[in-house]
Amino acid sequence: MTDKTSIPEDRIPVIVGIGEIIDRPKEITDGLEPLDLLEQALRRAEQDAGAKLLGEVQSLDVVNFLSWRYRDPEKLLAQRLGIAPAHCSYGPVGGESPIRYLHEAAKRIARGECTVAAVCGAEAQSTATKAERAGVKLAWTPFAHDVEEPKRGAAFQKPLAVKLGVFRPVTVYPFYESASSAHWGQTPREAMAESGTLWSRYSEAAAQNPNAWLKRRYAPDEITTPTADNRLIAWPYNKLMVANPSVNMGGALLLTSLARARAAGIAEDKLVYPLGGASAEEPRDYLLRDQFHESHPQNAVLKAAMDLAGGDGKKFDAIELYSCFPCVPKMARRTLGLSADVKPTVTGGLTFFGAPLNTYMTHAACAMVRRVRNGAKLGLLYGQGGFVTKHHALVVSKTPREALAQETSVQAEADRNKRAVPEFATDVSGMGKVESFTVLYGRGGEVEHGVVMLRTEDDRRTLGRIAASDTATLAHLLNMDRTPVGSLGEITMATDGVPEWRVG
Ligand SMILES: CC(=O)SCCNC(=O)CCNC(=O)[C@H](O)C(C)(C)COP(=O)(O)OP(=O)(O)OC[C@H]1O[C@@H](n2cnc3c(N)ncnc32)[C@H](O)[C@@H]1OP(=O)(O)O
Repeated sequence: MTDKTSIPEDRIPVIVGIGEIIDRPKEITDGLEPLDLLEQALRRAEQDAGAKLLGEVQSLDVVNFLSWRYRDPEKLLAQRLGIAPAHCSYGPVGGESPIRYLHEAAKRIARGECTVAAVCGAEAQSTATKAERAGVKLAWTPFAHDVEEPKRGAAFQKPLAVKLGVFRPVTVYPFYESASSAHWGQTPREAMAESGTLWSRYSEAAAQNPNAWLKRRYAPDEITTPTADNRLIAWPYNKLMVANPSVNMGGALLLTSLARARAAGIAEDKLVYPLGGASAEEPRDYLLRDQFHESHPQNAVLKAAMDLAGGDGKKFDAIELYSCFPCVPKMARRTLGLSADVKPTVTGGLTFFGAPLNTYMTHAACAMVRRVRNGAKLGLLYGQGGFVTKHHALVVSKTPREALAQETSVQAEADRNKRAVPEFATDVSGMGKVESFTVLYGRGGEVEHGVVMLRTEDDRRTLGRIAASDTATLAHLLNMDRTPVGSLGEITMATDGVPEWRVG
């Protein structure tokens, strides 16, 4: 480790301020709009830093938000703050993006391009949904109907995936859940138990976080048992196993150089140092993946983060593993070499803390800063976006090291590990072997239909439907003691042009 004095202090980036706001209005019409939440979070971050830095922000990144639409929200925010940052950006959709922005802001400071940077994000989905359901008009900045809706993962999927309903995160992640647990030799019951225990641990952290939406511990059984309030969504997920976007929150972080922080008189024990990180991604069409039991970019990114911890994941004494769905931290903790008793979060997770869409990791970074200020030495922030698509990790520390690396993509490493991708076929017949599967449920808990991802006899990939009336095949898929992954059945083309699959 290099002595920190060997790097000029004006090139050492530090996180100096964090701000969060959670909005639970009594009346829907009192709900704050995202722009208000952004501004308040930033003002709180400045207050937390204890130095007047907002006016000096030269790099402003606003995380994409989906609950309301503005034309150029980053410019509206800058206007409200009375600043004109040289770098003023509103990013594309992606749950990893707050980590990417923090990392890029730190790099900008390390290059000497700016001295003060801000990263912020906000959502007001709870208020927006409640207002829409109640037909109430909100006195917010008028919705920018003339601005195009940002492209989400669903826009990049194959027509057959869309037709079968497996084009949203909540119905695609189950493919990773079932394939990974089968690969690890778990029965579905064991896999479910691991998810319940892990998720319960996320809820424990949320219970301790004053900014969480659901502030109580949920027992593993409570999470994994379907009830009227915890309805089945897409097998194996109940509502309490998936991200909760119905929240109103804002979060912000302020970064500066060590030199500026010292000049501003910010206390040393407030300073948290980004040490480095890594990024990589998959194609957005998830059916172009080689397999579903691991993610090569996730592995590459986490291994690079581990390298910053001397090659040992156990060196991190504070960890945030992205948690839109259980398979993400389940795969991540294995790559990090951590056992099932891992403490996967400092925040509370996207179910219990809440999932303000792309900006959960802004809050995770705030929680991580608190944790490091309170004594943790080495923290890992791992964010993910899309359908296990985009990955970014950032390592933070109580003490600085050598100059921040500028080239941090590990895409080549991720791509090197990728095996052949099977051709995708839509007109298929013969026997099909299950690569993974899910079952989709309606609001009342009734099965809508099942979906299997299959390999054909000539090793092409396809998707097959299981009709709700095919109870034998559904029972085969939902057997808790034996995974259906790897099992064979017959594919026939239904009259609507969709492949159907029947076990046996
Ligand atoms: C890379 C990535 O991050 S991918 C992740 C992207 N995000 C997702 O996929 C989100 C997945 N989750 C969802 O879509 C939703 O949670 C759903 C559809 C499962 C349920 O949402 P809704 O149908 O609106 O919920 P419903 O109408 O039943 O109930 C709303 C209430 O439940 C709460 N709620 C909604 N979802 C959840 C959840 N997953 N866990 C706990 N509580 C929830 C809401 O806060 C709301 O509470 P309130 O009445 O106290 O305000």
